[in-house]
Amino acid sequence: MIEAWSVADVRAAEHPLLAAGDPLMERASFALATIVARDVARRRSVVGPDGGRRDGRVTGARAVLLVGPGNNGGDTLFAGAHLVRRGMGVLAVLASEHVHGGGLAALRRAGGRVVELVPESGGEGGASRWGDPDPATVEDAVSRAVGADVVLDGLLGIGASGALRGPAAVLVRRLVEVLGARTDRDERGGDGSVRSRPWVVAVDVPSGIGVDDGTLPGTVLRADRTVTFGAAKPGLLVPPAAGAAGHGAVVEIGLALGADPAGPPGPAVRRLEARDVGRLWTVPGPEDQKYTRGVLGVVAGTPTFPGAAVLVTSAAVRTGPGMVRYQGPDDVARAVLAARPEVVPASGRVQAWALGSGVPAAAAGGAGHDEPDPGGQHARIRAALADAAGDPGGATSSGGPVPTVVDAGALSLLPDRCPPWFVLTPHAGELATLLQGRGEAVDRPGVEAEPLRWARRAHELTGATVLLKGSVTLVVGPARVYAQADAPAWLATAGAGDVLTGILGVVLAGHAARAVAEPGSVAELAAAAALVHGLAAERANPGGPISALDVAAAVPGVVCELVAAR
Ligand SMILES: NC(=O)C1=CN([C@@H]2O[C@H](COP(=O)(O)OP(=O)(O)OC[C@H]3O[C@@H](n4cnc5c(N)ncnc54)[C@H](OP(=O)(O)O)[C@@H]3O)[C@@H](O)[C@H]2O)[C@@H](O)CC1
Ligand SMILES: [K+]
Repeated sequence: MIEAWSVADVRAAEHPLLAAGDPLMERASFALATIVARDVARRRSVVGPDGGRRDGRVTGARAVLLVGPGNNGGDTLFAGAHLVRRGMGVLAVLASEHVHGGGLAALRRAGGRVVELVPESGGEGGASRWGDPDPATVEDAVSRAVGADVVLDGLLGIGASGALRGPAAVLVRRLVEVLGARTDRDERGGDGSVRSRPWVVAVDVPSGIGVDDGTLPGTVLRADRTVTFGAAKPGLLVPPAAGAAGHGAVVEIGLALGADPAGPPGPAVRRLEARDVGRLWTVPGPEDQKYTRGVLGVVAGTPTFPGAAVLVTSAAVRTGPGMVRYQGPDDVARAVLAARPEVVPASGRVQAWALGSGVPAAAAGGAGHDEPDPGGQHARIRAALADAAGDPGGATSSGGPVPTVVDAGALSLLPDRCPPWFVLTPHAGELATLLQGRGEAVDRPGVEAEPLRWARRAHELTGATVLLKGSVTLVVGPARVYAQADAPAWLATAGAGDVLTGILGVVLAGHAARAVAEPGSVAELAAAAALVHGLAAERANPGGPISALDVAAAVPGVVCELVAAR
């Protein structure tokens, strides 16, 4: 599992170490330089006499450091000094009036060069306040950076507030403009090494991201790699900022995060990895039979949208429940049975529900409003929701309370307050509609700009666990946030969400009692389902187009691997 800690928690953990004179910056900058050198060597890899590729030489490679006012710039300058000692040509571009004095002195001692960023018209006789003969305009700095092998973004770290300001902001905007027009494919050297585009390494975080909330308040230089110190930060996992972080590397510097019982209750954001999920899977034993293994009840699809019912039930059957029951109009049930004869088209006890996929939303006005009910599905969903919440007046006798996936049209049928074992699975547009219905002034772009904030808000307002679908899927439940980035971009295809509904429904059915008794566990189960969904998409056709049904078909193989590895 990757654990991301808030800025306040990281600062609190570093405090006693700094007070005891622990050389945190030395550790951080040495590790940063080691990773940068390794990346540069790989990037300059060449074809050897045997035809295989081998790491290239670090000596002679060029690094440009973008240096801001704080300790983030200090880390970068000290790392620059290490890189000089490894034989690299290092140029620091100072983008602030003040920079870390010790770091600057170390870089100079090692033989690194330093220029100070000045306005285009600046220079003022060619002398800068750092006593270096070379002031550099933004265009100078950009052309040095673009021509380098590696750029270290050390403008701002966890001390950032808001969008980058001043000369650093101008520099980054211009650099992003110029680099945006280039790709690795533009040009390779005769030996096969990449020449045209520098490798960008963000120091601790890409400068100017919302470190705690994952927002992008201004232009940010997109990194190929982020080397982060002590622990990951929420903004490295949460979109949209997570998209600027590239490959991650967490450098251990001795912070005792999570060790203090009086300290913070846990990381701000978590990300499950494949090895975490196998242990969550309910594996049947010899004493199990279909009713003990978990029965999932599905209300999905309408005569107009029967495909969703087929997709939810297909994915559910493939995920390994004891049984899947389907409730819906006869012609939809026939389509479901034609695809999956294992499905039982009758009501009865269930351990979890999957509701609403392929069912249109009820007209505004909510439950009880006199809208036409497509195929009677709204009535079935309302009954199941009441049953799942544990309402004794519920019209079905399926054995609630039980955990429930609330998707698509079912989101419009929710009561004002839900139990945390309801997992709402909106995409950004559906979340905006749900929030608007509860008095929040936010639209889809607003949700996309601050998905963590709005998923949290939806959790607060409804009480339910919220799984916000996207290229990074966020899950917010009681005291837990997960950010899963397992799915290939190819998964953005019609029906993919229905498949997730089926997988998640079965995961919940396998842990029904725990989900109700320990609401904090629901978010983890939902994150696990998102991970399996993403891995199944990757397995369905690595690197190429995938259909939703192909994803469902790939689930058994993924589950098998996860369980075998536990
Ligand atoms: N945690 C750890 O254990 C370790 C942490 N380490 C390192 O320390 C880093 C944190 O250092 P830091 O506290 O000095 O903050 P950092 O981000 O460098 O800059 C703050 C400065 O930027 C300014 N500023 C703020 N916003 C701005 C904006 N939008 N645009 C422009 N300027 C802005 C702000 O000005 P102010 O807001 O105060 O006016 C202030 O001057 C951390 O990320 C990691 O790299 C490691 O050394 C090892 C151990
Ligand atoms: K940075």
